Amino acid sequence: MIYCERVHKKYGKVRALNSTSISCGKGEILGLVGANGAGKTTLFKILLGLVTADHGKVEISGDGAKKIGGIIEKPALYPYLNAHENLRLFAKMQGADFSKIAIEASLEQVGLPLNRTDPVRNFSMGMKQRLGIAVALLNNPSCLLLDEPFSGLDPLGIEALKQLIFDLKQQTQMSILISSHIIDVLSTVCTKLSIIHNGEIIQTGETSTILSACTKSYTLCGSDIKKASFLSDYDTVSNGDCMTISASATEISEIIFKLSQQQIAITSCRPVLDLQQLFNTKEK
Ligand SMILES: Nc1ncnc2c1ncn2[C@@H]1O[C@H](COP(=O)(O)OP(=O)(O)OP(=O)(O)O)[C@@H](O)[C@H]1O
Repeated sequence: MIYCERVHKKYGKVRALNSTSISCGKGEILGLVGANGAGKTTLFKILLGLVTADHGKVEISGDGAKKIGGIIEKPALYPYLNAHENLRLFAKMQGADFSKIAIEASLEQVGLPLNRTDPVRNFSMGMKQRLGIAVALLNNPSCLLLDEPFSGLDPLGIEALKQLIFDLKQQTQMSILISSHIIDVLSTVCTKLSIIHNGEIIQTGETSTILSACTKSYTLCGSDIKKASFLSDYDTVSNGDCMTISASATEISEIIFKLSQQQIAITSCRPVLDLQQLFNTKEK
């Protein structure tokens, strides 16, 4: 379990964290969402013991051989060593098993090929992220921290990493905390979200509850969508084959049903998030 309560941190006059509290239980994936400078990395550094909080309570617990592993900002790897050599070196530093079989099992766990023997500097960003996760998983931690793990990945890389995170959760029941400023990606991976703004957690809850509270419109796409005359009853904005419709979740379900009755196919339906509302930055 990852738990922190009323954690404060200042760098000189800059207040990075202000009474920040989060909780991520066993088998849970918690997303920490915040804009640039919100305090995500500072919180991760405190959880990993790399930075000391000014005050507040931090608890990391579980049955793993080590309590916590993680990646901060980007995976710290030795670029001139290959994947096997990187894992062997990090394992040795942590006093973990570094037999050939254990190294290969680590590579397989994160979906990396066993036959790449060239230096890690040649690896794609997605492969480096996977190897970084393999390093973080050495010694079977109870908790895993991933700071912006999706940045720099293409859509296929994002899907593959999401699947890896799901698999880890299923196989190990570890507590996983992921930070990002891209809520779209986090919303499909995380069971719960905590929204951080200026070092303060301003909302925590089930992902679907948080997202539905700040969704006031949806974008529907389909080549025939403009033929649906009943949509003129709603506030809409058209863009090519897509139409953004101001509607609630219930209304949008009814709209999709009506479209299907009229044989109008929809190729996608995306919620449009009101980010100002999400980050609580609307003028009151
Ligand atoms: N070592 C440091 N010295 C001084 N100020 C710092 C230091 N590290 C972070 N800060 C400041 O603390 C605040 C929080 O930074 P932090 O890196 O935790 O935010 P973040 O949410 O991770 O941002 P980003 O998404 O841009 O990585 C920012 O105002 C940042 O400038």
